[in-house]
Amino acid sequence: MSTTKGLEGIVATESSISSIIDDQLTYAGYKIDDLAENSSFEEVIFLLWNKKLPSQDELDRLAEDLFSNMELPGEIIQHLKSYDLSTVHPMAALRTAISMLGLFDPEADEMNEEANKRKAVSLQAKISSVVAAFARIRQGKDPVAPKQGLSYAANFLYMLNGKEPKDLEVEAVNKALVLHADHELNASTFTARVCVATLSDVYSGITSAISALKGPLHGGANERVMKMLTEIGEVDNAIPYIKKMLDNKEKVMGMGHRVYRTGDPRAKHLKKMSRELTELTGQSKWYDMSVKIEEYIKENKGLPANVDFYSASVYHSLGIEHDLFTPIFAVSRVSGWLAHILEQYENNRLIRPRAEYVGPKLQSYKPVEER
Ligand SMILES: CC(=O)SCCNC(=O)CCNC(=O)[C@H](O)C(C)(C)COP(=O)(O)OP(=O)(O)OC[C@H]1O[C@@H](n2cnc3c(N)ncnc32)[C@H](O)[C@@H]1OP(=O)(O)O
Ligand SMILES: O=C([O-])CC(=O)C(=O)O
Repeated sequence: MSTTKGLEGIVATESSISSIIDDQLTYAGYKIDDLAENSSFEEVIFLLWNKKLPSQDELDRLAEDLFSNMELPGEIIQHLKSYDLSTVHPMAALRTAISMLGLFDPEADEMNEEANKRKAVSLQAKISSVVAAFARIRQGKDPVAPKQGLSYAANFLYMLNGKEPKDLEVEAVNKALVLHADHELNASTFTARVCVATLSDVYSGITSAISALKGPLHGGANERVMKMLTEIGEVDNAIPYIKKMLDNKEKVMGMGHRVYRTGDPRAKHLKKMSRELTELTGQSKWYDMSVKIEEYIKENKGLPANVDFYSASVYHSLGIEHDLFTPIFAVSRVSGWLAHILEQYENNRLIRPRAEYVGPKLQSYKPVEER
């Protein structure tokens, strides 16, 4: 047996949801650049779940279904109010709340396709309500109910801030949601597929995926990028700070990728948004600092910026609290996780690789009193 550390380059499943070929990302064959420039997040959800773009009727129906499923069971709100949110990471709260939602769904363990699709709509709808409710309760405010007629992105901001967002804010969040929605067999998606390949339920699959996304080598990187930028503080400090990190063999968050070699095609969209939004809000230093870091890492390590790098300054300039960055990633990526879970069920086989054993061989057992 030979091992491939981190399963690099191993093709573990077939999928028709998204692809990365020659550093080009597509969702069901549609280029990410076209989707980022033109589509709503609702269109992308439909695309990932149905492998085709929706007609206007189909889109309206999905938007209505999402809206009518956004309300959370009162018990989830009570639960969020029951512990000290100042000491709890929102990703931990989200992981628990999503798992808990399964307890209020009488169909949680139903395995037929229709029930699973209903669960998909319900989870996609409720995840943004959970993140917004967490943020508001933490600030000592009441959760805000979604407003009919607003898009998914607009409703998220509305539930978060309690006021209707500006068009530019909605555009930025919509684009971020489109860009983060799916990414082939990344760690959290693989986790979801491994989980449901045991024929466990959709809530378990999504709870596992959130757990994997939380880590700093994956979705958790975006929050760390902003922590790093904040510590750097001023543009002139950027290079000495990063040089020291590299000298200490520390990883620079938001840089590098397992699959992309020339660059992450999502990063340029976020970079553009970061430039525009930081300029508009008088905070250009975050963008300028990020560009310096990106260029330095490219030159010295040959590594590209990934999706997490510029999303940090985008969310920061929208006034979003830094520990909500990864939960927002989850709000988007749940669409991809759900697509992969449904695809896994359609053509399932248990996922069970092997490990090469490198421990001691055939030791003789001694009773405890002889050790
Ligand atoms: C949505 C997402 O999940 S995108 C990724 C988000 N994660 C991050 O931004 C965290 C920072 N980046 C990383 O840790 C990595 O680049 C990963 C996890 C994304 C990919 O990792 P891998 O493909 O396993 O690469 P690996 O960690 O083996 O690194 C290979 C080499 O590049 C270096 N390297 C990789 N990323 C970085 C980085 N961000 N900063 C500095 N050095 C790096 C490693 O130190 C290693 O160097 P060495 O060979 O001299 O030891
Ligand atoms: O694909 C990966 O390994 C990580 C990533 O960029 C993502 O999940 O969006």
